[in-house]
Amino acid sequence: MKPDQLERFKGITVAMYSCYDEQGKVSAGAARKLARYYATAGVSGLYVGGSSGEGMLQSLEERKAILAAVVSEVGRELTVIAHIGAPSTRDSVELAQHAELVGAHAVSAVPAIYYRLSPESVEAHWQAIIDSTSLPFIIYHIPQTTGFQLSKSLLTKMATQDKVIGVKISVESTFELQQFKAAGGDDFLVLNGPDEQYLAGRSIGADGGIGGTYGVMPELFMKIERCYQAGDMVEARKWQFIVNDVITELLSFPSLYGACKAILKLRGIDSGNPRMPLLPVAETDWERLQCLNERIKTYVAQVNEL
Ligand SMILES: CC(=O)N[C@H](C=O)[C@@H](O)[C@H](O)[C@H](O)CO
Ligand SMILES: CC(=O)C(=O)O
Repeated sequence: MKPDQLERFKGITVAMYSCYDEQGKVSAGAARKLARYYATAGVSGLYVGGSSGEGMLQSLEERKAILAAVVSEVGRELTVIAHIGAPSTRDSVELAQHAELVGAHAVSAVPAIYYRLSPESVEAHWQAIIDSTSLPFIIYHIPQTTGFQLSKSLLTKMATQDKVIGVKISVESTFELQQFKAAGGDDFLVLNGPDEQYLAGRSIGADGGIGGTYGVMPELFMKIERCYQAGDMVEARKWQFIVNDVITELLSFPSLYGACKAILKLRGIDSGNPRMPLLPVAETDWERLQCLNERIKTYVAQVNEL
């Protein structure tokens, strides 16, 4: 892909949360509202149906409905990346073809989950997805949940294809991130996964980031990015540390996504509870959550003032 076409995948891409109604059914209306909230905040893109989006906990029809709603709401303003990874290649291909049909800008997939797969299997799985559409493809490397260790040699091989434009790497080793960037080359995107290390990832070669906690504080991640681009590392670090305090608190709830979705609910963006086995916020935790939301709001106000 030409370098100027890669630009739209850089910057702050919010890994969107799941969107359900009160009965726990997928809600296109809630998806539109949440997507609009992020477009208004001014992020670069949305990553739909990934870990944060609970794609793995939904049926194919539900995943399609959410993606279609998001693309029709914000697809002309934001870059929409569809995570179409599923346990089977067949389902992943079906979702990828649907993503192309509704107008997503790229597809992305983890290795097929549950089975311990050989590199040959994962390669064939990804290849079938890549060949099934004309969309760009972004590898999703998250070994702590998939169990699959992506080698530099498989990454390098995949990256030679024009359609394979990048990798989202959720490994906490920034060294591995740097090695992937070196292997992929200048025109291959490396997108930072661990939100706690956004600045570290950027500093060592990431072109941008896709994250699950961006969704409750996109303004703060955009601030870090602006500081980084301006070369103000002291200020960038200050905001990364603030963000990390918030993330530490978010991770102290029984489910990160339950906490994030509850924070948005406090702001009037109701996307329902996460789906079991992910837990909602317990009654007894709401006060703590409210305090956290207030803290985030104070930080956002500070960023907006500057
Ligand atoms: C393991 C995992 O889910 N990583 C996410 C994405 O890569 C991150 O966005 C984390 O949710 C975030 O960094 C909080 O630890
Ligand atoms: C966390 C993340 O990037 C995802 O939802 O896949």
